[in-house]
Amino acid sequence: MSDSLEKLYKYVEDNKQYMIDQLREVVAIPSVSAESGKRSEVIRMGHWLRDRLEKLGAKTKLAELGNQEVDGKTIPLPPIVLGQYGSDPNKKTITIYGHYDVQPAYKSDGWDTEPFTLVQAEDGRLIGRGATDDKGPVLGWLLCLEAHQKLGLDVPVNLKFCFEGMEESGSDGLDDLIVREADGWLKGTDFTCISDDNWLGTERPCLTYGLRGNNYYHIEVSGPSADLHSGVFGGVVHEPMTALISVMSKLVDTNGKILIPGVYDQVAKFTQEESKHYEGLSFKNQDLIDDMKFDCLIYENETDTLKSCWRYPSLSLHGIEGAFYSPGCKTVIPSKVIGKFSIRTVPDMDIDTLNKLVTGYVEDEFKKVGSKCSVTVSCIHSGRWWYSSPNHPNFVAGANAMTRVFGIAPEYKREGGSIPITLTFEEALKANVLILPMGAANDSPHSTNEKIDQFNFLNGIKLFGAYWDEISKL
Ligand SMILES: C[C@H](N)C(=O)N[C@@H](Cc1c[nH]cn1)C(=O)O
Ligand SMILES: [Zn+2]
Ligand SMILES: [Zn+2]
Repeated sequence: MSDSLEKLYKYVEDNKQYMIDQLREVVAIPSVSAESGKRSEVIRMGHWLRDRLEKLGAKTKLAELGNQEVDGKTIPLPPIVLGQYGSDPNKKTITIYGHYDVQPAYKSDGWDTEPFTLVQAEDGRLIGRGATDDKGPVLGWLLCLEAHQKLGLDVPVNLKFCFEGMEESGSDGLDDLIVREADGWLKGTDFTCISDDNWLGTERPCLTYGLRGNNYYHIEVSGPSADLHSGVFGGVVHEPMTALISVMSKLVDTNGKILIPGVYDQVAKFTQEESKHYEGLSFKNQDLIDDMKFDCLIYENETDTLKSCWRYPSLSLHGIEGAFYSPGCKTVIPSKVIGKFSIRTVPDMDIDTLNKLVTGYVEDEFKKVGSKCSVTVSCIHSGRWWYSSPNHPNFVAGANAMTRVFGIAPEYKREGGSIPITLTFEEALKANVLILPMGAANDSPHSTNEKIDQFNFLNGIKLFGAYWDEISKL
């Protein structure tokens, strides 16, 4: 192992409590992009990162994106935090992307502890919203840079940072900014790296070479001008929610098959070559069952579960705005309801084609219901799928770095989730993107009791240093 990396590894071990306390500080900022009332916290988090980058001697810029209309209110979009450290023409340049917003979290959702107070559990879990998605990884890059500085080590690459605050809510404004900055702030990027992802299991590190996209839809069904008394109007009127539920029940069957005609026609055929990618993986169905503490898996064998998650589309129903969901027994007929669902997309699905299929189908199914209420279908946001080759030198550098830190070569996976901006980076910067996951499979991102293991967090920081070193040797 090189002398510099040995020093870095020792520094991380010697300073682990400091690094965990830094994670505590960022988890404590409830930067939830989906809740308009928390927008100032998202912005505070963006400023925290900008200040931190400046303290590390990076050049920074806050790219302001204007405003957003939410529930009739105009609120500012959080800025994209751009940073640049080093501009040595003899060094390779890596653009690092991450997001500083998080999913909503309330103790009442079922968390065992306060979601925005980091808990350092005896078993090594660091529990808190954003610990793994994506504050741990974002902070990890900065702590790696700081470690180099404290140790007086040369940073062997030039670094550019691009941190957004709207990833969990559609990445508003980011596509345009990357295209705009491709010849500006992000110019000269040789490689891009994203760590906003998790391993396939809990023991073996992995690299990710594919992501699903996501199209998010609303079906709005409107009826009378105000909610109605079900004793007076029940059986007398066409109810908006009855029509909506009828249509929503026709989108997907209970085994996950999408019922919208034409959707599967766009999906790339499964090849013999591809089948090799499913061999020898550490994944077990039982891991998911243990994670969920419940067995509701559709498929009996591992390959079918992974294929369904990685290379086929899925449609999930998320909720109904305007529906009564509190405890107790309110007897109202809601006057307007909005059904929410999303479709995870895969190669070779096309967003516009999918939107046409969805809209046409929902409108046809609504007609069949024969309701006098009205319906509007809209695609609220869409993010593209991404599929790459794990043989690119950027991936080889990532694999070598993982082998150096963990003593075992990584496995290769695709991801059922989405990082909508990945393909834009690849296209606009004309540079390969590596997804270098930090957290373990059972971290519960987006769920209750989200955590990152101390092992993954600290070794992730070492991994970032080893990756810079590997890139510098290309
Ligand atoms: C994989 C990544 N950590 C993630 O959780 N991405 C989100 C992004 C998203 C997509 N649509 C809305 N948000 C996800 O996959 O849900
Ligand atoms: Zn994320
Ligand atoms: Zn997320």
